[in-house]
Amino acid sequence: MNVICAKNYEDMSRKAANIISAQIIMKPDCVLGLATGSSPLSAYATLIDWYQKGDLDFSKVSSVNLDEYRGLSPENEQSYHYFMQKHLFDHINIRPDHTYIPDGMEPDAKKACKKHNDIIKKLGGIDLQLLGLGLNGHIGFNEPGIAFEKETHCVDLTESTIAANSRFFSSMEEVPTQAYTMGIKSIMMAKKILMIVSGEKKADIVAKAFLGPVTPAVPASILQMHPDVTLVADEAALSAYLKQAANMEDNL
Ligand SMILES: N[C@@H]1[C@@H](O)[C@H](O)[C@@H](COP(=O)(O)O)O[C@@H]1O
Repeated sequence: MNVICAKNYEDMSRKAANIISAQIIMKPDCVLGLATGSSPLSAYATLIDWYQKGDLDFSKVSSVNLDEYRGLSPENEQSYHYFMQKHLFDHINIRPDHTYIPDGMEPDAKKACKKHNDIIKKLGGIDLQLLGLGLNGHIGFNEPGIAFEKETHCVDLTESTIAANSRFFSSMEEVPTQAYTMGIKSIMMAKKILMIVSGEKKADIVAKAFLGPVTPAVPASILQMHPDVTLVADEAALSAYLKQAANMEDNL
């Protein structure tokens, strides 16, 4: 695993945008796995800036998103469809029919998940999957306890995730309790993984995920088994990881 320490959120975002850009330049028809949340916001803004300056071309790129709330329509401002349009797709030349997000409005969970799995397969898999990290170690919406062998599936969100994501809604009650998410198996099948993390409140979970045991209790810990993972995190998010890694070396 490649661990890159960034100075702060902005520096992390620029570094992540550089890695995503390199993927697009090296393979213009690549398949990007995209994420939502606060973590990728500035990386997306940087990609938009480079596109507007003529440095990037998304015309052959396809994208698949990790997850979507069950029951939210693309017009709902809290949906991940809306997020992606607003923060990336509306500002770049990616083809609308080349962007895929699980269909939150499909009431038949099996159908919605199969459709997303089939799309990923039809595209030939994901070249670079971008990931944020949930406070409880979730990736996508794969909450603690999840089976590692799942592809896209429907999940019940934990109270801690509902509470963490309620900051985007007017009240806790408005946060959907379920989501469709790519599973750990789908994520692990991506050729490359780029995780971005910032802020002190994620320091403990970063250390647990990347230095602790690989366990479904910390879904992100499975990334230790992936052959091509890059973690770009700022100093605050890496503080516990670096301390623990140094202690482990001293004890050798
Ligand atoms: N489903 C998303 C995840 O994909 C995201 O990585 C996580 C962290 O979000 P943030 O980047 O806002 O901390 O939150 C949500 O639950």
